[in-house]
Amino acid sequence: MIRLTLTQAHELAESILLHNGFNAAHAAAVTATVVAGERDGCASHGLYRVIGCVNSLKAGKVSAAAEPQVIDQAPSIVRVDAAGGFSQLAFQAGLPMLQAKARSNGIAALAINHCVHFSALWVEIEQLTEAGLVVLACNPSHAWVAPAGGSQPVFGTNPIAFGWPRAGANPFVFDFATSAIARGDIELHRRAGKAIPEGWGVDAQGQPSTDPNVVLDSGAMLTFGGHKGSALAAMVELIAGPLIGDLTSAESLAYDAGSKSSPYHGELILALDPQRFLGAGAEAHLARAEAVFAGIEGQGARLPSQRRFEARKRSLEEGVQIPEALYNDLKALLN
Ligand SMILES: NC(=O)C1=CN([C@@H]2O[C@H](COP(=O)(O)OP(=O)(O)OC[C@H]3O[C@@H](n4cnc5c(N)ncnc54)[C@H](OP(=O)(O)O)[C@@H]3O)[C@@H](O)[C@H]2O)C=CC1
Ligand SMILES: O=C(O)C1=NCCCC1
Repeated sequence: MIRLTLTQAHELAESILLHNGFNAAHAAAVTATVVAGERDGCASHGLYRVIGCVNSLKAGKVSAAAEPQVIDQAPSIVRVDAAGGFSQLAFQAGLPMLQAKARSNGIAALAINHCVHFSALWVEIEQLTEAGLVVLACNPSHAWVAPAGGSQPVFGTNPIAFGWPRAGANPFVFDFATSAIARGDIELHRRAGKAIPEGWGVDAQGQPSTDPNVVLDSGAMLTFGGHKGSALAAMVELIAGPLIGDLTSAESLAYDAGSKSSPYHGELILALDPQRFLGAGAEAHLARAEAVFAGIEGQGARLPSQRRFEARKRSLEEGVQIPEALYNDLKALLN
């Protein structure tokens, strides 16, 4: 393993993105999310993703200098046209108007369109919980996941993330794929030459497989929680696809045309302002919500994101460690 300080990790990612042609704004925005992923112990959406960014650019599937256009679509809806660039800059562009609309209306949506998307959603969620807002976000990806009861890919790995601000504590945040596991995790198993657990995927005949090559290249991934994950994955296809005028995971995969680039689609982010819902009662009701967290932690169970926040604390002190093979692959992108 190679140890990097967070500054070194930042410099490595940003220099690769700039060297390969991304403009400064995109390089900075993408670097912030992949370094945050590595820092928080989310290797599947950490520095490893820089390789995919460069591959997507070389394949002509992402714009290196797209300028997101913010559109005031409706009293409670902001739309950002990412113009074929990565989603990070589009999110940044739409964030101020989303917050302002959530504050004045109590609820608001940000629809990001035409973005190339590969990031973990909690990075965005935390920017809204820091502003005291409750938030829900989701997006499709490429069609790699079979519906419950089937064996042919229809859904993307379609993450759903939720955030709840907490006074004096880390926010309550969960962020997971509606597949049994993120595809990035299976890709990391493949890179490490490791089998995957049963339940993550099937072969082309729909039979269980623990071979990452089979599941990634010819089989299908599975949803989490059987028909429940399957229904949630379908919901994500609908509300972050046709509802916002953007591609489904099947359409994104067709657009990819075998280039193995990051998916190209939209993202939906909903922000709710407790102050507007509750007025003078906000503080008391938010205090009552704390009993839910106490009920979980009081019996020794952990909150989602707790592992991540602990990893963050450690990384801020000790830096991060990445496999030597990944480090070498990243350095090779500077040649
Ligand atoms: N951009 C995209 O299109 C896609 C992005 N992704 C990203 O991949 C990432 C990983 O997703 P996935 O593979 O499903 O991750 P996991 O299956 O690891 O689940 C992640 C969530 O569950 C929490 N969690 C895990 N174990 C426990 C536990 N024992 N008790 C309580 N909470 C727990 C995690 O918290 P903690 O982090 O603290 O462990 C985290 O909030 C996400 O950030 C997602 O956004 C996934 C699919 C597509
Ligand atoms: O890990 C995943 O699953 C994905 N991550 C980024 C974009 C495609 C899906």
